[in-house]
Amino acid sequence: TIITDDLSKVVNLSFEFIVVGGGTTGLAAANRLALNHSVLVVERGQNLVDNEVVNDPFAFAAGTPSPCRFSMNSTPQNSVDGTYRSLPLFYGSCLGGSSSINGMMGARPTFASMNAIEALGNPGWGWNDFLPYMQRSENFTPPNPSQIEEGANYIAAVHGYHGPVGVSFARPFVAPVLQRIAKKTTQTVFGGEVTLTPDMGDGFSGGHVSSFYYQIHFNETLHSDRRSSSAWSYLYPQAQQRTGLTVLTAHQVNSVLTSASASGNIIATGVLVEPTIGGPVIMINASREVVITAGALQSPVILQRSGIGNATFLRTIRIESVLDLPGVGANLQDHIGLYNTSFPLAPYANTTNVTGGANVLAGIVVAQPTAQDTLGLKDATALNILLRNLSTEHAVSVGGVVNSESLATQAAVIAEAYEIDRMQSFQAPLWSINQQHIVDPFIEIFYSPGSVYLQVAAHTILPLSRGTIRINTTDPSADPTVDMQFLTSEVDIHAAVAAARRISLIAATPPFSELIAENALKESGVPDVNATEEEVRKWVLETYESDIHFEGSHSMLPKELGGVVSPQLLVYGTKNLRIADASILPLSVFPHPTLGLYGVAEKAADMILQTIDTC
Ligand SMILES: Cc1cc2nc3c(=O)[nH]c(=O)nc-3n(C[C@H](O)[C@H](O)[C@H](O)COP(=O)(O)OP(=O)(O)OC[C@H]3O[C@@H](n4cnc5c(N)ncnc54)[C@H](O)[C@@H]3O)c2cc1C
Repeated sequence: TIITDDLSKVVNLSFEFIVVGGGTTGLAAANRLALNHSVLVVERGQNLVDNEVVNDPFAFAAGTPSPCRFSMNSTPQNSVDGTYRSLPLFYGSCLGGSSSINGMMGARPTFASMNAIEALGNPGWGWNDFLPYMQRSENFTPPNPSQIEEGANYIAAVHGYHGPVGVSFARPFVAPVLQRIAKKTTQTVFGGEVTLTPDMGDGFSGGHVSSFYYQIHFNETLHSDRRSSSAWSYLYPQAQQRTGLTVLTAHQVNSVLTSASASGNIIATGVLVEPTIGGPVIMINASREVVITAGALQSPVILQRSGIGNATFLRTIRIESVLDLPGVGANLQDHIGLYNTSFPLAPYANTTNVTGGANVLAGIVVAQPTAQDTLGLKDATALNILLRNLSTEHAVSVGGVVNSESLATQAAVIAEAYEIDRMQSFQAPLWSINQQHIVDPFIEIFYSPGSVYLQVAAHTILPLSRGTIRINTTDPSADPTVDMQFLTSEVDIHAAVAAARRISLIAATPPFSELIAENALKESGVPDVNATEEEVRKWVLETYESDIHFEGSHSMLPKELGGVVSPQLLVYGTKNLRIADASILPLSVFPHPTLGLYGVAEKAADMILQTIDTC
């Protein structure tokens, strides 16, 4: 493998594939393609291989500023009483992309949610087909006996053991007393409906609570935990070296070069590359395919600059249309997070078994209650009706979806996922112990220890608000306009309000309430357990944040519903332009995206290689 920021070392080489963006999915896909082919990865950020802040998994929670971390602002978003506020949207920009700065929480999608993706017209993307790709990427370290004793657990059959991405429980196991107490309190608060799961990644986690595992691996040489970013998984290790792979850092792709084929399909012939700090623009050719993996915030920018997108809009900024695809930059979504939820610690609770000591990791215990667990039967039924008769007017008017049918279809499959337990017409895998939980979770609650507080955060999982990403100039150094449209769907507000209510209930319920100071709930600002609907709604709108899980801006959907890529991840109307990052997900089914995204990259590489073999 060649890793260089020197363009002169690259210009005279020839490449079959160009992968745009050396982030989470980009390096994974490139590694697989480069086994037998020549591949160039172009990454806008730097190679931070020796950077301690990037490599140390505990630096993230300590809040140490990372040289790989960047942000841009969303347009002003929905806030309280008709006001608006701008929210920072974070992303990673160095080798490894966002996997080099993220919280490393290792969650997977569920059986119900992947089947919802398939039901949107995407054969081959259901849970049973998708699980092997997540396993292919994974190198799972089972918990050791002492970790098991302290509450870690796993189901051997659902994991992969020979892939490059390290997935493990932290050593030592973080804050075991808090873990126990968090699980117990969650179960009490959800009336026993949220059960202890042996493994959060079994696909059936709706209604469950367990300890989190992380994208961390144990470095034998250093004898310490290290972040298992995509760079440390698919690029740097000796076993991952590929003679066919060249990685150009500190250079950005401005646009994709295209030509028209005799059949009328567009052919991607290469890319225009420029040093990230500015400089001469160079053309680099790809003889087979261009694969875009610049992340859900940036990939649509590259397509729009290449004339691929909504032709009417592109004309307004004087870009000639190459392909009229109105879905480019639309269907953008993110979970919303409630993180303003830190409760001051009771003085006597200040032990490493509760606070985690130096080894603080975010989200040590995770709970994924279903809609029924969270809302109760009556309100869950009302939610179902709301979903099946969803008002789509707003989303269409702001361009979040290309037409009403697109959002209505998405809402219908979400409704099915929430109530799939009533229609068990499938063969459950052997490890599925409790079939009544074959239903998608509605919200996620997770506990993070701190030295002076304990946080009980929550986020929504399948939002219905839909935003847009648009460039507003042809200048490649300019950020796009990102309008997330957060909490513009009533369904999302219901979910967030329900999550906020459960957070305050947890703070008021023993044994968790005994770990925090007497006035902790009041001091935190989280609405009291007896707060009115209006008060909770106001607090949610005042305090919610982006969950930095951007997905969907080039959705894999039928073209008439605003789809941009086919189930083979080919951009509609092109012969050889693919997208393989978080932007292809039509629904935000990955509660924490990374492990699912490695599955997307593995599947993308597999489909590309199969196409070549059959040519
Ligand atoms: C702070 C933070 C915390 C998170 N916590 C978690 C967590 O705990 N668990 C979890 O599972 N997920 C988490 N996520 C989300 C997860 O990391 C992302 O969803 C995922 O990494 C996105 O992968 P991607 O391949 O789509 O994009 P990225 O990994 O962001 O990769 C995109 C790459 O493309 C490059 N690029 C962009 N534009 C260009 C261009 N024009 N030319 C060349 N290169 C370009 C970027 O520099 C970047 O390296 C978190 C994210 C953030 C930001």
